[in-house]
Amino acid sequence: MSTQHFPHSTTAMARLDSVSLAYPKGPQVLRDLTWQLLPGQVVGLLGRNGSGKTTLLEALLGLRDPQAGRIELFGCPAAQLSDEARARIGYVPQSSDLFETFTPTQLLAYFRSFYPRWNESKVEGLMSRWDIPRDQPIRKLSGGQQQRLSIIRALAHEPDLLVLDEPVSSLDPVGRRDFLRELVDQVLDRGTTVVFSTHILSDLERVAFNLAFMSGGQIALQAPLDELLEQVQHLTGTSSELSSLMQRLGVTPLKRTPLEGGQERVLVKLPQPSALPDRVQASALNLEDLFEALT
Ligand SMILES: Nc1ncnc2c1ncn2[C@@H]1O[C@H](COP(=O)(O)OP(=O)(O)OP(=O)(O)O)[C@@H](O)[C@H]1O
Repeated sequence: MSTQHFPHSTTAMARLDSVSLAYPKGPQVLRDLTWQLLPGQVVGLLGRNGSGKTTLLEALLGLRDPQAGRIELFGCPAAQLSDEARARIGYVPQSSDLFETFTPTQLLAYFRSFYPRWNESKVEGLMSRWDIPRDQPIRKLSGGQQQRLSIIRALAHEPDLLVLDEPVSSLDPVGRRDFLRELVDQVLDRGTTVVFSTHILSDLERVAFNLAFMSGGQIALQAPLDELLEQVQHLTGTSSELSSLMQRLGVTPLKRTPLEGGQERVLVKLPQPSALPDRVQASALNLEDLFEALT
């Protein structure tokens, strides 16, 4: 991978430029993917099972080498990050069977030794509030308790960039709400940049996150949730009417579906509430519809 810096990368916390990645003897997962996370952004990463969310997050962290393209964190090549830069990252992997014989107390003491910054009172507060047994081997904790511990570990050193791979998949509804509150506090207090993958769409609606939809090995669309709900619409009409409308509005269809009788349905992100001709029908989408249409 080239170590050359991007000329305008200083503003992005993470930046992927034309990244392609295939597993050896496995599928092509990332295809010429370009994406960036700006400081203070909170991005929910959505995509179907196997669409490549974990692969993307691992590549972003420099844990997987792409065959093509460049990845930078804090303006430096992700594969060659300094220890100082690594200490600015918090990561909750999708599953981790490391440290199973440690107790939570031992695990936290171990990690504390690596980080110049460590918020002991936050750790203590969360350990108590989230009821995590401190002195049992981690393998004996429930899936949800292990996930909470992993979240505490990732928040403890007050990272500037927080990468969470399905952090709430094992949490009960109360646990998910607690986690989201903690996340929001972290973002409000420290301006942390956050990206997290999830399949739980209702959680996203609680906070005005940016949503990024992954499909075909790329980020098909990213925008703030309210903008998506307002501006992404299905338009139905004849192909010629729709083509001239899209040309007039300067939009490219995200998806086209031919219908009977020369009609067509297109999925578009309208520039803003746009005046539409009477013969074109517009319908808004809820988050589940958006997920289905965009992934
Ligand atoms: N280590 C690996 N070796 C080979 N193929 C892999 C490996 N890890 C993942 N894959 C494949 O890469 C594709 C993307 O997997 P990935 O785990 O990134 O998807 P995901 O979007 O995170 O899925 P999910 O929502 O189910 O967690 C899948 O087809 C998967 O089978």
